[in-house]
Amino acid sequence: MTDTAIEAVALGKRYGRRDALGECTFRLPAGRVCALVGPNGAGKSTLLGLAAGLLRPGSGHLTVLGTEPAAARPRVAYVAQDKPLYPQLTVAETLRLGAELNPGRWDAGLAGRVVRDAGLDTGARIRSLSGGQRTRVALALALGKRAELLLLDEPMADLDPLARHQLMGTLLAQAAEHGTTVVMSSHIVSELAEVCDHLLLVAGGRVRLCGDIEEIVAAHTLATGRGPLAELAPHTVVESRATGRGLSALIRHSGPVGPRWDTEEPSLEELLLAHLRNPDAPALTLADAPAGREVAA
Ligand SMILES: Nc1ncnc2c1ncn2[C@@H]1O[C@H](COP(=O)(O)OP(=O)(O)OP(=O)(O)O)[C@@H](O)[C@H]1O
Repeated sequence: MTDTAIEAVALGKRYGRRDALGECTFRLPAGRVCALVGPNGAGKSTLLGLAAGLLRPGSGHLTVLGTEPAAARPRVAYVAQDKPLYPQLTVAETLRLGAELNPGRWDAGLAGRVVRDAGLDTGARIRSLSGGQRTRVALALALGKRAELLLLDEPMADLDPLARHQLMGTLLAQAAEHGTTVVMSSHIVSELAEVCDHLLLVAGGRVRLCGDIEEIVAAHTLATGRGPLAELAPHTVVESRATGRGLSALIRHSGPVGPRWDTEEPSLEELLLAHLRNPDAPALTLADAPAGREVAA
C-alpha cells in the first residue's frame, strides 16, 4: 500500500482552447481528509474527474494510489457534483447494483444504514427522491464500496444541516477506522475547517496552497497596526486592507514581525478568504513529512 493517495506533476487539462487546469503539482498523503477549495470555475471538478479516471490529462502526469487513475478505479469511489444515479431504479435496486459492481468489497450493512438513517423508503424510485435524498443514496454507494480513496464533489451542498452533520460523522468515522483518504470539495469553508486536516486550494486552474492545514495556518500571521506597510516588506504579504485600527495584513512571515504590529494566527476561513481575494499571491506547497517543510513557493 502506497503512502501517497494522489500525486500530480505539472498536470494540465484543456476543454477546447480553454485551460481548466495547468501546471498543477502536488502530493496528497494517504489517510488524510483533504478540503478541495477554490472559486467557481477554479478546476476542482476537473481535478476530481481526472483523479477518478473519468477524464484524461492534457499534459503532465497523475497517479492515484500508486498507479494510473483508470487502474485505481476499483479502489476509488467518486461522487460527482450532480450525483448521477439511474432514475428508474429503486433505492434497494441501486444498492444491489452497488453490491454487484463491487464484488468482494461491498459493505451492505453500512450502505443500508446510510439510507435507513434518514427513513428513506428503499422501494422508492430514485426519480421520486429529493436532491438531498439522492445525495444520501450516492454517498451510501460510495461508502458501501469501501474504497481506499473517496472523491466527493460538493457532497454536502443539498443536505439539511442535521443530515450534513450525521453523514459527515459517518464519513469521518469510516475514514478513521479504515484509513480511507477523502478529498472533498466544498464552498462551505467553516464546515471544512472542522473535518479536514489537509488543504488543496486551487484558483484559476493553479494550485495556490497545498499541505497540512495546521502547518499552512501556522505559516501565516494576521498583522494589525498603523503601518507603514513597508515594514512588512521582509514577509510575503498575501493581502493588506485598511481598517478602523489602521492596516490589517495577512502575511506569510519570514522571521519576527516588527513591534508596531499586533499579530495573531488567522483562522482557516480568514486565510482562505484572503487567498481567494488575492489569487496572485505566491503559492505555498508544504511537504507533508516529517515536520512540514516548504518545498515550493
Ligand atoms: N465539459 C466541459 N466543457 C468545457 N469547459 C468545461 C467543461 N467542464 C468544465 N469546463 C470549464 O473548466 C473550468 C473549470 O471547471 P470546473 O467544473 O472544474 O470548476 P469547479 O472549480 O469545479 O467550479 P464550481 O465550483 O463552479 O463547481 C471552467 O472554466 C469551466 O467552464
